[in-house]
Amino acid sequence: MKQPDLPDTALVAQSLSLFRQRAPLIHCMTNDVVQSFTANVLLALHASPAMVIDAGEAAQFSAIADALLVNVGTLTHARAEAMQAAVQSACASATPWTLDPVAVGTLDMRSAFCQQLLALKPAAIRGNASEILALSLQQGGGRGVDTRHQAEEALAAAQHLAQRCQSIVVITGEVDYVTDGERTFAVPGGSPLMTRVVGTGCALSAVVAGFTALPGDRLQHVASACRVMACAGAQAASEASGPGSFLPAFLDALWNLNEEKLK
Ligand SMILES: Nc1ncnc2c1ncn2[C@@H]1O[C@H](COP(=O)(O)OP(=O)(O)O)[C@@H](O)[C@H]1O
Ligand SMILES: Cc1ncsc1CCOP(=O)(O)O
Ligand SMILES: [Mg+2]
Repeated sequence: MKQPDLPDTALVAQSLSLFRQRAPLIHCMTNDVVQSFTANVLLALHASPAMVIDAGEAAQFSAIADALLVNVGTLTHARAEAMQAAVQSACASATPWTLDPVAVGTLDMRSAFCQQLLALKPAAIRGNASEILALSLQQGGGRGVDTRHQAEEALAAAQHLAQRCQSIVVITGEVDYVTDGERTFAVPGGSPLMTRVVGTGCALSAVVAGFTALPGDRLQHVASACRVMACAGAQAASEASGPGSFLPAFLDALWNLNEEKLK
């Protein structure tokens, strides 16, 4: 297997600049825990988040939005129905959609639902290592919403999943891996403090959704999304004294990120 590439800094800066210029409208169907943090992360990057969740409205909105995020973190039967309607409408309107399979493998309803959604070909899938393993192998799972595995352990499963769904698959961890099943990027950086506040993974999935809406090389754009979050995470951790001060520092770091800082 070919060694993963590191994303080129100039190309990451180009993706970020295009993202800020385009300011994508991102339809977020996400969990109850991370709504506000997700919206703030997207706003700090100049995007426009909108959390539309009623089945009828969600189907209408995903056709208008630039990208759709489906995150099953606090799934209910009613939400699954609304998400299904939104994804169907997104597919009919060529709106790219991204799946965050929170805690898949651990719980039966969301595991079955995510398998069902995969047939509707997400543009991207972003999860931690246990989630990507469980989604790909249809068994196993993490410790609730947390991973039990290292990202490297899920790489072959991610490549397989990417080929099966013709999607881009992101495994996050100490190093993030981004693959379309053929090419793979490795994105180092970030900070362990990112796992000590809730929602960095979920917010990254929303950012990934936004980057899938950009024209050009989608794999490169998604790797750029990971690099942007990792850089901001490292910068914020260097200034913070713990999870509390990390959060505002992270939003500021996203806001102030530029090519110089990406190096
Ligand atoms: N040990 C680590 N060192 C650096 N960054 C990390 C580490 N673990 C996770 N991250 C970063 O934290 C963010 C959330 O990833 P992760 O914790 O894997 O997702 P989730 O919250 O869905 O479990 C990602 O940007 C990832 O790169
Ligand atoms: C704690 C929790 N419980 C259900 S969803 C959720 C948030 C998970 O956020 P992340 O996957 O970004 O850590
Ligand atoms: Mg998660």
